[in-house]
Amino acid sequence: MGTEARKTAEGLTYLTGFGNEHSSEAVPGALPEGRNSPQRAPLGLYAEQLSGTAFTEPRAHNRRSWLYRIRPSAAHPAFTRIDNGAIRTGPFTETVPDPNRLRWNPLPEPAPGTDFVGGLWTVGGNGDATQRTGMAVHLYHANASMDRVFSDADGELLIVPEHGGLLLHTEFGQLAAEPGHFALIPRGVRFRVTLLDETARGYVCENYGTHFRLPDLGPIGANGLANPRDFRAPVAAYEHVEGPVEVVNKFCGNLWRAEYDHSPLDVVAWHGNLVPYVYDLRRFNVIGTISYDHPDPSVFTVLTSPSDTPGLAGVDFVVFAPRWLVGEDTFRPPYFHRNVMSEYMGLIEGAYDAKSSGEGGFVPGGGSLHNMMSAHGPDRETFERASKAELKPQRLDDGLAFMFETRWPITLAPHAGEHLQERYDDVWRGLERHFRPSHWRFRQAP
Ligand SMILES: O=C(O)Cc1cc(O)ccc1O
Ligand SMILES: [Fe+2]
Repeated sequence: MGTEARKTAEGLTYLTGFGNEHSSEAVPGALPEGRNSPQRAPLGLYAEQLSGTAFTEPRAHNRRSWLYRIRPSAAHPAFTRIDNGAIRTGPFTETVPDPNRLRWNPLPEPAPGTDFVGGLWTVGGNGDATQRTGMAVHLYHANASMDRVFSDADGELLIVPEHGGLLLHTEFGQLAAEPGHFALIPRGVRFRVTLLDETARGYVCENYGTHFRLPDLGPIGANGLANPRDFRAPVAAYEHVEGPVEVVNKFCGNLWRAEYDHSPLDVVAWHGNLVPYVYDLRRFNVIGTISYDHPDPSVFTVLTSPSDTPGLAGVDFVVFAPRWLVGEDTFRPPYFHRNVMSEYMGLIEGAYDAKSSGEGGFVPGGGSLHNMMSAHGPDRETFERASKAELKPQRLDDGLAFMFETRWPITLAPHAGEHLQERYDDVWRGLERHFRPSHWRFRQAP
């Protein structure tokens, strides 16, 4: 599968930079000069603005693009409801929020003919898509390319492939996302997914809140973490398809379809700062201790979606990328902790340094949820090994894990009890008591 598509993916060119004012035309002269909406747009195209923020939001956060297309997006018939499959949306009210530590095995093989949208399986989420706050965690497992087009009015989609490459045909042009990359599709942008391998599996954070942005760097300085120049946006590329095209629209939690008489991926030129993009997580500049103690994982933030409280993210996207561990007199893996934030973790490849990765462990394609205040940290084996290890400089390069960390608890979708590991709590069983003070009788609380 996908030989032609893989050639295309390998030959793609990109525009670089995060949040830039990009412009691109697939046909010379398609972009109007000096204005956005001339009386007649060049080449008989229709001019259309796509807003990602309210018109009046501060300039530093304002996102919009102008699209010059064969037909305006308005030219479509009515949408009608279709089955939501295994997709759920906030508010999540079908289960009660669960304080237990939870861990899942990877999704099983999908039924033949399952495309990216059909393969979406919601784990859970929070907030309310109609209020534009909160997020959802989805998995996908697909074995067919889409011959329909999808858009999500409820949130931007941060797609993290774990197995199999994706070629994303978007209104703005084409992007390739392989395992180790992530792709971001802005709210409402239409796209179609071609598989580059037999099957494709991965994770999605659907962000109902404010756009993901680069975190402030504070004392780190002007450079570091995810560097803006490593974000890649597509160049304009359009398809000119006349004939029935199914377009699926996720709107306030439900899927709706309409049969267009043309492809909506018909943008010949565009300019603006609201764009889809891809980023290679291996480019992440990892900051960590060069003296002692394990830093909080906020230093591994790739992107953040701020909430209305400064410093308190609706959702952060955090990566645990290859790095050196050199901390002196330090317990080097993640410490035991209870976090006011809720943590969903996934594994893209290899192993994670706090957990065993064998069968029934934390494995690629699996996931874990440690909701707010749930006690977690290294499993017993990791604790025993790391608290006795000889502390010489150690390269951690056999894994790529990530976390969606959110200020609100994640409530599960009704089907998310499937594929759960039953005895996850046992990873912390048998952590022995080592505290044996000789005078304990005199110090004990009454
Ligand atoms: O729970 C986890 O593994 C994620 C995590 C990693 C880390 O290095 C510190 C805190 C934390 O929550
Ligand atoms: Fe944690």
